[in-house]
Amino acid sequence: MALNLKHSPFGYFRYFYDTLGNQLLFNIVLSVFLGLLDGLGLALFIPLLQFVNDGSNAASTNTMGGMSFVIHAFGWVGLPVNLFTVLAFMVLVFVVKGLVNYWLSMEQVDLRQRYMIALRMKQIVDLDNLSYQGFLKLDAGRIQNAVTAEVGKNIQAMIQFLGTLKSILVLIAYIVLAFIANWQFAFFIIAGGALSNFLYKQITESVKATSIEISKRGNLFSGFIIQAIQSFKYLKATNYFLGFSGKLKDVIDEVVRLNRKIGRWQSVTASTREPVIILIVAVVIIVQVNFMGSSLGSILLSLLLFYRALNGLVLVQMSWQGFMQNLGGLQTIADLKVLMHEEREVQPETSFAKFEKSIELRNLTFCYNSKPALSNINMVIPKNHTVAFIGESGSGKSTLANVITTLLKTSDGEFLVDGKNIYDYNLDSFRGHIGYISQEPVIFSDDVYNNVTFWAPRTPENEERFWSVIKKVSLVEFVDNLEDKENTTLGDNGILMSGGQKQRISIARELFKQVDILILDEATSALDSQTERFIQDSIDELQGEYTMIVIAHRLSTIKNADTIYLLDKGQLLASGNYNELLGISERFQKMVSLQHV
Ligand SMILES: Nc1ncnc2c1ncn2[C@@H]1O[C@H](COP(=O)(O)OP(=O)(O)OP(=O)(O)O)[C@@H](O)[C@H]1O
Repeated sequence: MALNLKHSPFGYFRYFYDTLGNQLLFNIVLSVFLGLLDGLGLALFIPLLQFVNDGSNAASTNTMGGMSFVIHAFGWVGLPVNLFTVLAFMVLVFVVKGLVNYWLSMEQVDLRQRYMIALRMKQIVDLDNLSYQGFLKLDAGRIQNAVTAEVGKNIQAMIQFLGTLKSILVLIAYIVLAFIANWQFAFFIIAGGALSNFLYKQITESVKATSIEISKRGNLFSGFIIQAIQSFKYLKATNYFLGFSGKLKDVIDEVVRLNRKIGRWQSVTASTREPVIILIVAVVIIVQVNFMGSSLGSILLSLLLFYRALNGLVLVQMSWQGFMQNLGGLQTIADLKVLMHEEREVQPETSFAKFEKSIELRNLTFCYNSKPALSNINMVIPKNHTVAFIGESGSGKSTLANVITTLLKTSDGEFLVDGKNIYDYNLDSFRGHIGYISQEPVIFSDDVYNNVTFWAPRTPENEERFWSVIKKVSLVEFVDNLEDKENTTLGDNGILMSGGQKQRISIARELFKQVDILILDEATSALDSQTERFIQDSIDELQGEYTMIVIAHRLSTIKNADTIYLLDKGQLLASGNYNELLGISERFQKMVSLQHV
């Protein structure tokens, strides 16, 4: 797909062609053929009118202008030109046209589906490739709007663009035939059409600008609504919701106003088009017949073709305006695509196979927007050791954990796993060895089994593994008491669970994944002390089995860690086990006495 959307008809064509390829060209060929068939069928009306007028059975060709070759063709294949043969040929032409039309419509249905799939798949791939650092820079509302509402607009834009293209090609076919029939008439009509088009250009520009404005408001609206949903409890409890709904209402009012504006312009276009066109035609016929001595027959044929062409022109303008109306969607998705492309994670091919010895950080520095959040960090975490990061809020604990998961890339220094630079490996394959448990448990709207196994097939081995991890996190009784056992739905539309139960489901998922490294980022801090103790016991049992990195504010949680790292303003202040640290760090002693551990 072209990365940048260029605002020109060719730019739009290129944008769609990159997705649809030669099927788009084939569509164009069919459209041209359709126009030619239609023009040919119409040309046969003239000899028919003559038959009716003369009552004769033989048609003269002089009233058809350049289109007389259609009648001559009867002679070339040895057919007499009479009412029967002309009518039969006309029926044949329109039957073929009907078939081509059907073919074209089916092709377009197929194109739409292919476009939608390509668009959706591309967005999924872009999201998958998006780096975490890039995600932090992007606005969640904007992403959500682009992958939901704007996709619909984008598809509409594609349909309207195809419609415009088809109408233009059919229009060209008619115009060529009209020129063949009577070129002077054709010339004047074209000039008149161009003049009227100039008048409507301003309207199209206004619709285009308004459409882009509407999409921007859509992003804003999605951003607000996501925040309102995410912070629903808080907003409700504090009666702040009212303030938020005021903001939403303002955006809605603005969108309504802009949509009205577009509607008004469209009504003006729709209602003035026809009278303007008829006026142009009438003027041209009077001039030609009275002052240029043209034959009315060829003007009539040219007019017939032009009548169709002008109808086509109306269709072109209508579908083009429809395209412009949805252009905002095209632009939003194209812009996001560019941003996502810039923020994508480029990863080497080499897969990380097995974690064997240690994780080592050497003089590691990490900056957010060139402001250091971690400076000169040195540490070695041997396999199956448990380490803890402690320190005041903002000291850099989560940032350090995010660097170890490779979600954030070091700005300076080295990050070695088993003595090798981790960035030489495919980072996704390394992340496959990591289990991450945060303060907010991740629960999907699906049953217990799928939540824990992440939709693993229900084979006897997987079921056995499922129950073994459920046992490890002490959830057997909980699952057994559910109405549908492991098939009970959790999450948004499922049963309500306590924070502790949710957290244990999250831990079970990581254990089922068979990871090597478990990162627990404030995993128990949202829980009451009794539940925390309970989960802490489960975690303690895992000690020695996994390489564990624990971030905690409560020091009781990390008492048994092999090494505790005390961070302060992004620097490593001290390290050692609990008792060692008590002996060497005044800051740690203070923290311990404050928490009465
Ligand atoms: N996305 C971000 N962009 C810019 N600065 C950030 C970002 N995330 C964190 N920081 C800054 O980096 C520093 C370290 O933050 P970090 O979240 O790692 O601290 P922490 O020790 O985990 O804090 P807490 O205990 O409150 O979770 C802080 O000064 C913070 O303001």
